[in-house]
Parts: sequence; structure tokens; C-alpha cells
Amino acid sequence: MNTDLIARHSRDLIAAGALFHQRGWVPATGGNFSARLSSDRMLITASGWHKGELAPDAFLVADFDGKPDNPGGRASYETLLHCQLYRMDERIGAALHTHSVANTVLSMRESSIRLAGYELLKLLPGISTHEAAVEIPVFDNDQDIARLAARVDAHIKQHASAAYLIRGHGLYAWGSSVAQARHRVEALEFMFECELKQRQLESKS
Ligand SMILES: CSCCC(=O)C(=O)COP(=O)(O)O
Ligand SMILES: [Zn+2]
Repeated sequence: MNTDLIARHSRDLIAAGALFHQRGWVPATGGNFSARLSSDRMLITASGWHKGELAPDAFLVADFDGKPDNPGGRASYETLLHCQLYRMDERIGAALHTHSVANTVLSMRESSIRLAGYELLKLLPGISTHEAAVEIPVFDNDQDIARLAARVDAHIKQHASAAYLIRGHGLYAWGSSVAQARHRVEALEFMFECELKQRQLESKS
């Protein structure tokens, strides 16, 4: 296994966790992170770690069936959602999952979140102007992660998507690298906060 790549991904994912924790997007032990290592392996957070306090031993290597190389390891409970992304598109290099107030509240109210007119939309794939709109789909939560991953897979293969929400749970976003996935999470969380504030203003007027 490429130890340099593991070290670099671990460092970048630890930094992402610290930033997300500072922003309040990964409370308690919520959230999980991964980065591609090869055509059939990823580095993924072990289950139950606080994502603001990750250390190099918080990660394990697993295949795209979610099976850890080290049989004693316990990968994230949501590992199959990461596997779904890496299997779907070989260009995906990292996937990040957050549990923010904004993404959770919005996901409880609507079946998809329309983001339109934002400059930060340009962080999402294929968008080069604020004069654009994207629909972020919302999937019903499910403790059966294999079943949830199958629903996500079927939908995203039909309707290309930059990210998705799970109702009452959180955001999944991805990119070609940890840096790109992190920038997309930051852009999406910013736009979700704007949407939440706009709805609050609308409800007062
Ligand atoms: C304690 S939050 C419930 C599990 C969850 O949604 C999550 O994102 C963290 O699970 P993990 O197994 O990856 O720590
Ligand atoms: Zn979660």
C-alpha cells in the first residue's frame, strides 16, 4: 500500500475535520470522511471518532465493498455510501459527510433544495456563472445503509448531482481530491445557511 498517499490523505482529512468541527458541522461523532487510494481501495474514518479530533490511527483502508483490509478494523457505519460514490465514478477522489444545523433543518422541510443565483455555485461541477441553478436531492434516512446506498445510486445515475442530503441527517459531497471536496462542502454549507436565513426572513414578512 502507498504509505505516502495514506499519510497525505490522513493529514488532509484531519485538517478537514478540524475545520468542520470549528464551524459546527460535525457535532459529537457525526460525519465521516474518505479518500481514494487506488482503483479498488479507499482510506476511510473508523466508526465513532470525533471528527474534530482525528489522528492518524482514526483511519483504515477498505475495499469498495466496505471490507477493511485489517479484519479487526471497524470502518464508518456509513461506509457503503462512500463505496457507492467510488464505484459510480472513477474520477471521485474524496467524499465528505457533515451534520450541520442548516443542512439538517433544510432536509426536514423539502424533497430537494434548489440553489440558484449564488456566486459560490461556481464551486460545483460544470458551473461557471452565478446565473445557474442546481437541485440538491434529499433522500429519506434509513438505518439500512446498503438499501440507502442503492437508492442514492439509482437516483444519481439518472440525475447527475453534485451532492445530496439525507433527511434529518446530513450532507454528502465529493470531489476529485480532498481539497476539492472540502471546498464544495464549504460552498454548499454557506448556501444552505443563506437558504435557511432567507426562509426565516420570508416567514416573518
Ligand atoms: C453519532 S452520529 C450517527 C452516525 C452518523 O450519522 C455518522 O455520520 C457517524 O458515523 P461513523 O460510524 O462514521 O462514526
Ligand atoms: Zn452521518
